[in-house]
Amino acid sequence: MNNVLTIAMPKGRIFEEAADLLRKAGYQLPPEFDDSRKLIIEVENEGLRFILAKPTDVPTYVEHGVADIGIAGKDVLLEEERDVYELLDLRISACYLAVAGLPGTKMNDVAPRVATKYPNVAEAYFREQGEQVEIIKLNGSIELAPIIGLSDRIVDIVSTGRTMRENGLVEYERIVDVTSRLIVNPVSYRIKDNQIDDLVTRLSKVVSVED
Ligand SMILES: Nc1ncnc2c1ncn2[C@@H]1O[C@H](COP(=O)(O)OP(=O)(O)OP(=O)(O)O)[C@@H](O)[C@H]1O
Ligand SMILES: O=P(O)(O)OC[C@H]1O[C@H](OP(=O)(O)OP(=O)(O)O)[C@H](O)[C@@H]1O
Repeated sequence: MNNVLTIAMPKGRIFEEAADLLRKAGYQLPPEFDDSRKLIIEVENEGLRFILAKPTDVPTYVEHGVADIGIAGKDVLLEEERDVYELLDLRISACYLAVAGLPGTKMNDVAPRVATKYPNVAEAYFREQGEQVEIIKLNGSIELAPIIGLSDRIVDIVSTGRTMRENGLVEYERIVDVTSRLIVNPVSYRIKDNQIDDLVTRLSKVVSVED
């Protein structure tokens, strides 16, 4: 017997590309899927239920098992370190995490400050480099921090590089490449393995065709 699969979808910039991938994989998603304020959307003919979550919360829903699977950026997975399996690189929403700052500036010798939305990733990166830093957690507009004198460096997402350029910042180090991943709850993967394997197979065909 087939159970309904619950998928945690990230609202925001990943959503459109992820919905596009699912449609290319043959899933019939209704028009309301793309243009609705509903947070739970049942697609009964496909045996799917979607929950629409904030991107950083997707691994939380999956870890707790209220969603069987989810779509999350590698940046979020590195930051959150949730107990989920990563099944597939969907190769969408490509970007990378980098250290940036004002050009020609050195890190302060005493407790250099690093502003970021990714405190765990930044902490681990500078620890590996043997540098002790003070992390300042921000929730957005990270590029403001060095300009306004809040920090020496930032750790943030770069995609086109436009935000850094328009704010007069330069990249100092590239930390890690980021794409969106399909994640699964370990218990769901045991119980609903056939359904999940089917979804993974269908999505992997689309992902590899797009190479
Ligand atoms: N500029 C970008 N270009 C491409 N992908 C990006 C970019 N910024 C973020 N991403 C990827 O998309 C994911 C979701 O980003 P999005 O901006 O939609 O959510 P968010 O950062 O939680 O934003 P908000 O806090 O405004 O809701 C990130 O986790 C990352 O993997
Ligand atoms: O290299 P780019 O193409 O310019 O993209 C990078 C920008 O995109 C993200 O910000 P977002 O738009 O999510 O805004 P916020 O984090 O400031 O809310 C990221 O934090 C960078 O600021």
